[in-house]
Amino acid sequence: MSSKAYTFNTLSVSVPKTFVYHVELNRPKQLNAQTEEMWTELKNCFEAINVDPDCRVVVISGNGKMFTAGLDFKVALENSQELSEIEDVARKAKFLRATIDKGQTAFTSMEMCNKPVLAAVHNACIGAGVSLITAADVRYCTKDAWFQVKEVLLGITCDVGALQRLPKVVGFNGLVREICYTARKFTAEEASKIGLVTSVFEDKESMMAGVLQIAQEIASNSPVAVQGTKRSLVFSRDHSTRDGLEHVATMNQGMLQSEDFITGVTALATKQKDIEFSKL
Ligand SMILES: CCC/C=C/C=C/C(=O)SCCNC(=O)CCNC(=O)[C@H](O)C(C)(C)COP(=O)(O)OP(=O)(O)OC[C@H]1O[C@@H](n2cnc3c(N)ncnc32)[C@H](O)[C@@H]1OP(=O)(O)O
Repeated sequence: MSSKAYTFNTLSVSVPKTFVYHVELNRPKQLNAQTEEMWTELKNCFEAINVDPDCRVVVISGNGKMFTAGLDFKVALENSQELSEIEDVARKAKFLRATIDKGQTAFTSMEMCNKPVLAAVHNACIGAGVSLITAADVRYCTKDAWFQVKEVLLGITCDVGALQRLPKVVGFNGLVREICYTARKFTAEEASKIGLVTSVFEDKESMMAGVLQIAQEIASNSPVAVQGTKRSLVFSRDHSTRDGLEHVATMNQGMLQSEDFITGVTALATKQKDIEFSKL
């Protein structure tokens, strides 16, 4: 890992296992509340990871007491002050749009990153936190975790991803609407029942150990195939089956010429275990 590319004020990045990067939201005193700086750093971080051959899987978690308290309200208040100093409606709108775009881009960069992203949530995951985790590939949490799509309580139509992605994770059903309209808190148990999280762990320590083990398993597979699988899943979610099949066929007419295919098939034929794939 080039430490320069991964030096941030609001994030901490480490390499706990070969090919596995750990990105931590790192504003523990503010309960990992999200600022525009954090959003810009998330974008820069995931863009760097996307092209980094030493990373095949990412685990994202929160440092300190909880995963994230959502939007930093101090920053929101400062923004309101700045907004009140602008007179013209178009210029006010342009100012607000820049902030919304930053939040959207941060989480979309996780989805666009070819490396699978595993979100590990402990304690609270509020507001923009739910938007963040729905842009991840898989979500895990601790028994004490709770979730809240809180925006309506603040007079905000959530605009950084949860309304678009949450229904695609758990289904376009009445429960999603109830959660988003009421802003009620829901527990790890309910999150598991509706399919928002894949597994619930006893505590943060066992969650991190379990999630890192899953990450390691993913990292041991062909990076060509894993990254192609992510692209195909993300593309197919947003397109027709026909378009998804066309997309994967076009991708694989190139990728099946990769050495990874020969390595994988040869290992299968010769019953070879613990195969290693080259960096991509
Ligand atoms: C264009 C923008 C689009 C994005 C929109 C996004 C919207 C959202 O995310 S809506 C959700 C906003 N977040 C919240 O409403 C959560 C507010 N916080 C809380 O309810 C509580 O703090 C919480 C339940 C998370 C934890 O309670 P606890 O008693 O354990 O801790 P506290 O004493 O309340 O907080 C400890 C210190 O953290 C600071 N803090 C907490 N939340 C935020 C926050 N969202 N932003 C900034 N700072 C936060 C809190 O002020 C305390 O600091 P200090 O007083 O200096 O000790």
